[in-house]
Amino acid sequence: MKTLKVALLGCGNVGAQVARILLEDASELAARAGAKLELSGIAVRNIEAKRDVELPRELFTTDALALIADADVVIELLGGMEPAGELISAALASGASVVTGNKALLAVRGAELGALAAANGAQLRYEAAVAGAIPILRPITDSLSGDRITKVMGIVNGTTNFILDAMDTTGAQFADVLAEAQALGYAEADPTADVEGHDAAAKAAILASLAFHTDFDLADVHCEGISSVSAADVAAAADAGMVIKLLAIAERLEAGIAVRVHPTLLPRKHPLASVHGAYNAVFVEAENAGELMFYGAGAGGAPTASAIMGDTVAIARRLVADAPVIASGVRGSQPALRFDQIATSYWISLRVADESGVLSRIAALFAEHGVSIELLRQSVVDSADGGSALLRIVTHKSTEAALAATVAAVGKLDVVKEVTSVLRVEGN
Ligand SMILES: NC(=O)c1ccc[n+]([C@@H]2O[C@H](COP(=O)([O-])OP(=O)(O)OC[C@H]3O[C@@H](n4cnc5c(N)ncnc54)[C@H](O)[C@@H]3O)[C@@H](O)[C@H]2O)c1
Ligand SMILES: N[C@@H](CCO)C(=O)O
Ligand code: NA
Repeated sequence: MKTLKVALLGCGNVGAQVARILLEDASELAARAGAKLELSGIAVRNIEAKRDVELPRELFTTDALALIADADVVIELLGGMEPAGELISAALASGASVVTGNKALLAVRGAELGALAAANGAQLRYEAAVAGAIPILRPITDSLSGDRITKVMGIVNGTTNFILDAMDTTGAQFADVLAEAQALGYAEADPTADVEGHDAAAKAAILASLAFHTDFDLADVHCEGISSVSAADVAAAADAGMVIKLLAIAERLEAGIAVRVHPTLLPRKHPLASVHGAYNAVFVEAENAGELMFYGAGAGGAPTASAIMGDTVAIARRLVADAPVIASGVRGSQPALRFDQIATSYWISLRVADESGVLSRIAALFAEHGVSIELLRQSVVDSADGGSALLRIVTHKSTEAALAATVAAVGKLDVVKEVTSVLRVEGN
């Protein structure tokens, strides 16, 4: 199997997680990529600095250019315009492919770097740059390449969504919530790029370029932040059944493409209105597909590293002739569980005789089968029926086998008139 040398530039929040995944999951990544992904080195400013992840010291270097010169794939996670731009250019010029999450750089120099990649037969991928872990750029460029996108509308900045959501739920003022977000580590010490919409505008330029097959840069994006949104605005929106979200919007109008970022009123029933906290989501409208929504973590070390790794595997698969056609495994390599081995939580409804000792007999049967009860509620007493009580039991996770045996045993009790329903519960 071919080995590809992967050079990592930067070992901060995201870089440290990328290094960890490359080392921990090496054999699985090789199987998916069709090539070994060898972490050839990590360029840092200070080799002795303390990091989130313990990594072999010999991987570290302060000579990024030497590392790049020897690499097949370069992962840039320094952030900022320089030296990131210069190092990415050097990598692409040498024919190495590049993965980056650097939206600030791409929103200004994306077209130029894309052209440099094309001229050198290199790939430039940047799924992490927009909405972190959420796969959105590849769905737009690959999955929807046979359709015509008409509008992209996203919550692409977690900090501002956290602030607006907290204002909506608590009624607090912007400045108070910002201070809280900073204390919790959601907002940066200098929150300007997030709060004034600049981060979202960079992502809007990238989304618009890919969705509409045209190069847009930051200067094409109208940008307003959320610092002037007041508690009164949020309350008035709530009164009208609306919520205020900072949206990045790119849409095809008759005369051209409009790209903008601003606080926007959304009806509460819109799917984007249900995106809470620091989560991100992107809503896409396409002529044939209709409406689609992509939702998940827009930031964080490991989530963002997931997107970086996906791009790295995608690059490797195009670099090796014998890459697997689909990135899935071999049948039998993971056991397929029988249904009775699955553990889940259940909601069981019973109609029982309304007399003393019934609850304890039923509870004893659950205990005997090792099924733990989370909630038991006697909801309705039906006197027309000789005294029936309706019981609702919600269980902790247990196996289908244990549940089936419990329900069978409970159903046989003389005091149980009927097992009305057994439903499985997810997401509680
Ligand atoms: N953190 C996230 O959730 C997130 C999400 C999406 C995209 N991104 C992007 O990923 C990139 C990295 O983000 P991060 O959160 O890991 O940032 P970070 O600040 O935690 O890490 C960057 C690291 O690069 C180092 N560095 C800077 N200049 C350097 C140089 N010249 N030589 C060597 N090392 C240098 C810094 O010391 C730091 O350790 C940025 O472009 C960011 O926009 C981050
Ligand atoms: N500052 C960004 C990080 C991810 O780009 C946010 O709040 O979403
Ligand atoms: Na993404």
